Amino acid sequence: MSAVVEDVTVQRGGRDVLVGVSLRVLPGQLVAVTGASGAGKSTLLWTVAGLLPVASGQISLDGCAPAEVALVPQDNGLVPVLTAAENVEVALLARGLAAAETRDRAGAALAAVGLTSHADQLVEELSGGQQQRVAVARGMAVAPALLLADEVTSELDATNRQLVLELLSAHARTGAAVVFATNDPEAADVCDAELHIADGQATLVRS
Ligand SMILES: Nc1ncnc2c1ncn2[C@@H]1O[C@H](COP(=O)(O)OP(=O)(O)OP(=O)(O)O)[C@@H](O)[C@H]1O
Repeated sequence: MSAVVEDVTVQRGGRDVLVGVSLRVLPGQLVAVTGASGAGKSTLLWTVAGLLPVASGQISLDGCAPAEVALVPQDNGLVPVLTAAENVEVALLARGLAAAETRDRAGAALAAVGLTSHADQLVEELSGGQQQRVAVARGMAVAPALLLADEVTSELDATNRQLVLELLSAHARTGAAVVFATNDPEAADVCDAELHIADGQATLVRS
């Protein structure tokens, strides 16, 4: 699927945060969204996910059902009193998978982020970086056609950052559209294209 953002303006707290932003993410493409803190990266991802309204402009997800979109939020969005595996399984159960399959897929997703030995640990007992990797595992496990990953490498060491970037790239290569908000120029460099947001305006600096 492709995600098309056309001339979108988004208001928060009574002011324009994004003004006339356009972006096209094709199947198989990994696009970075960069910009300083407060520039509007999360706002763009939440808007594409349908969680914030547009004041003007439009977003089309090319026939993609809401269940095919996954947002990995900046604050990870995990349930702290569930285990890592349970957090992933809940997302799969919510998408209608059978219980046995959810266990297998959750196990595979946690293995992909190097957390097999922490699968049965409560999320509240995991480090910030481990929690971030559980959130990535949960987002990837549902095999979304559109993956919106918000600052999902910000708390990772170099090795795990590389691992997660490779997972995002690999997911795009399956034909998914992947949008990755990041403050990290090196992480943005590995993406296929980069949309930079400043003063509410977005510019495609690399495509
Ligand atoms: N719930 C809210 N109500 C009102 N304004 C908000 C709200 N959330 C964010 N904003 C404002 O929207 C603007 C963009 O915020 P956003 O979180 O999208 O930025 P960001 O680029 O993701 O920042 P960061 O890199 O710090 O996560 C900021 O000026 C922020 O103050």
